[in-house]
Amino acid sequence: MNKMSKACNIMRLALLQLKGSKDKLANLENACKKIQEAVEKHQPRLITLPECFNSPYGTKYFREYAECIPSGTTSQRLSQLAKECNVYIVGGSIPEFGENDKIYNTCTIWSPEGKLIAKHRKMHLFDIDVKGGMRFKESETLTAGNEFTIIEIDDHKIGIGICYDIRFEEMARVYRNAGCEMIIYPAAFNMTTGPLHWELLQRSRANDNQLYVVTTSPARDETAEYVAYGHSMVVNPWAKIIQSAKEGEETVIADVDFSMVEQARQQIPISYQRRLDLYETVKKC
Ligand SMILES: NC(=O)CCC(=O)C(=O)O
Repeated sequence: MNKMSKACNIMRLALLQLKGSKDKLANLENACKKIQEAVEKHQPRLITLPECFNSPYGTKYFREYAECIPSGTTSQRLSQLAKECNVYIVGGSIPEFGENDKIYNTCTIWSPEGKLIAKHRKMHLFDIDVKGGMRFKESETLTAGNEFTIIEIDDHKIGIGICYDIRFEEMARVYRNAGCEMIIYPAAFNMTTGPLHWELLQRSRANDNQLYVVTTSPARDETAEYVAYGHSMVVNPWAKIIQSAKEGEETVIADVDFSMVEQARQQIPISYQRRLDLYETVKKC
């Protein structure tokens, strides 16, 4: 029996911080192995994977590694695993072949019946140029998505974003306004912005919106062209880190208590105290 008790509002999560390589099938099989291990050892209700977990993270790789969703190998395998293991899977992200030859950075979400319940295309492309640090331009090969994505598990609404999406507080506010109690961001921060902003952004989004924030990063590989920061984590609605990984390959288990969302919102009632008469509002989803 997977760990979800409605009475006490607890949901067990397993965050898989995975090693990546240039071998797509090996990446996929490693993810599947780690999913099976997590299920055998910990019986999570929901498993999360990293951004671009089946491909190297680099604009020159996205087209080569892209697949159609849900007919591609990665989708088919995640669907099969979700069903076999009777678990929800937030499948990190993969480069997706979309319409008109466009490529998206897309997260697929699978039910315990193996059904694709939603897909989220990264809405904010990672285009930055930090002098002496990280330069990256996802828009060289990717197209941005235009849709918010909310899933519902055991009566709890969960918003989905991908990595750079976390920097946009308006997006998180839309999810909060739509009733979300958690936002999950598959992500791959780097060694320039990770130490500066990774924890700060997660705690900020959690604090602003009084909800859980969950991130899942690839493991750090110092030999890779793009070195991921690691430190996948779960932050609670009081903005406290309740679990976090180090840099290497690791599975993080967290029991999330959704009753804490209401507690935080009642005790510090910022959502009712906003001066929406004085500043602009965020549109509802
Ligand atoms: N993959 C990404 O979107 C990286 C985002 C990032 O590192 C940041 O600083 O923002």
